[in-house]
Amino acid sequence: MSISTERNRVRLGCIADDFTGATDLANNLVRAGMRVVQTIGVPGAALDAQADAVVVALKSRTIAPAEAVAQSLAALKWLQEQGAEQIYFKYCSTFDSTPEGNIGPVTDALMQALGTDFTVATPAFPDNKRTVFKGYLFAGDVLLNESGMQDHPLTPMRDPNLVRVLQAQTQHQVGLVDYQSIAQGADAVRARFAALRAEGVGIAIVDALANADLVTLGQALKGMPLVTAGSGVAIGLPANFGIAPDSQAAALPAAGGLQAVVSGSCSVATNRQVAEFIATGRPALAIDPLRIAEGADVRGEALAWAKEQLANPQGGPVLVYSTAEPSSVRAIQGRLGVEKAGAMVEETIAAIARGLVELGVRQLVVAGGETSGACVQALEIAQMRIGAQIDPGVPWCHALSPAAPQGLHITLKSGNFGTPDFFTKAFGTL
Ligand SMILES: Nc1ncnc2c1ncn2[C@@H]1O[C@H](COP(=O)(O)OP(=O)(O)O)[C@@H](O)[C@H]1O
Ligand SMILES: O=C(O)[C@@H](O)C(=O)COP(=O)(O)O
Repeated sequence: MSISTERNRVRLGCIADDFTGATDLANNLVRAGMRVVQTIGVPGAALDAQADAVVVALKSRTIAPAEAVAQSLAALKWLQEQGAEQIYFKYCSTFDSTPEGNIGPVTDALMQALGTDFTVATPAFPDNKRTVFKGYLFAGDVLLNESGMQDHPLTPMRDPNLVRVLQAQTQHQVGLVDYQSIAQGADAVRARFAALRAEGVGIAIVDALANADLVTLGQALKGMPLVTAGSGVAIGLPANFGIAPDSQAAALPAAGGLQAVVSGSCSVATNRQVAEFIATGRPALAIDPLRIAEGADVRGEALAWAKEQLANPQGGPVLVYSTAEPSSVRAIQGRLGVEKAGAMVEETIAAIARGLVELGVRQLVVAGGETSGACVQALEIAQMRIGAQIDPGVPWCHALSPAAPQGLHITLKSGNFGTPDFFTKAFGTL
């Protein structure tokens, strides 16, 4: 039975292609006043909570395009059954995808299922220094392909021109709404949409340099059946549904228990965060992917080490990481293959995360999108409540798990988000 009544109507139905990205989007919606539920995968039953928006978190960024399409369409169907009025496909603010997709194929499939011939695409997220100018994506002060993303273990991004990147992945013609239209306000943006549509463009990359641009874009997106974007565009949408910021939207239960960090992200920001954590003298243990491949009991060793560290009153937080510099990642991938290395490390870190929670960890930081997907699945978490933001794009969340029946606090940190002291600062904000 659907509960999409007048009293509890899901306004925005969101499909996120990874789990850190899902909490990032939920965080921006909560900050703009929406009550948000994040589900892990497509739920088997109707929503049983009051929510203005639901974010269905998929782990579909790097799987085969046909499988990503199938999962996204299943998410769409469930969201429509909950009454969602507008659909938001969330991908990474660095537009992470392989040459085959999945941003293009999933967008095409959602457009077809929704019967729409036009949508937008913009990863702009100025709060995290992702800006789009003339269709080129900048991360901080440099173009995407100079930002470290050219060395990503799974989705190396070597072309900063989003029109070109997306055109290679989609059946639709890709166009551009550039900064000049945005600067002229929502009516000009709508006029540009109409002009592009008349030219046969199906997907428009949209420039945005600042939050004000996303607010303008948000107004122009009112009533559009499908929006595809990073999390930034979310700041401009709640107002279209008459929703305003609300300080209570991010309340979570009180935190307790032991503290730990697990990191499988090899992104530039995470490398810095691991180095900074180690420099504080706190306990940190590196995981060696080659030992996993040799069949060593890496999980068992890590948990025995963590148990000893956590027994020490000054022991926590502890850090277990596979985070490494690009040259070392390339060497591991050369020996094991890209997919096998990724999957093996994810599986081991996820088993360690589960073990840490079984040891009493109730405040857990996970770094890395794919890594977070694996950890949340290993913890058998079905749904998450979104709390206060630690850094832009990274909120604390609260979730139930069979390993923590009363619940645990967990944060899923995107690879390139967070200040260098994130792994210690996060615990101070609970
Ligand atoms: N030392 C390593 N060598 C090779 N691959 C690794 C190593 N450490 C982690 N990985 C893999 O790299 C990928 C990192 O992706 P992800 O977790 O999404 O991080 P990010 O959020 O930084 O993109 C995962 O598949 C992970 O298992
Ligand atoms: O939009 C973003 O940058 C993040 O929400 C995100 O999706 C990050 O993915 P990972 O870098 O794989 O954690």
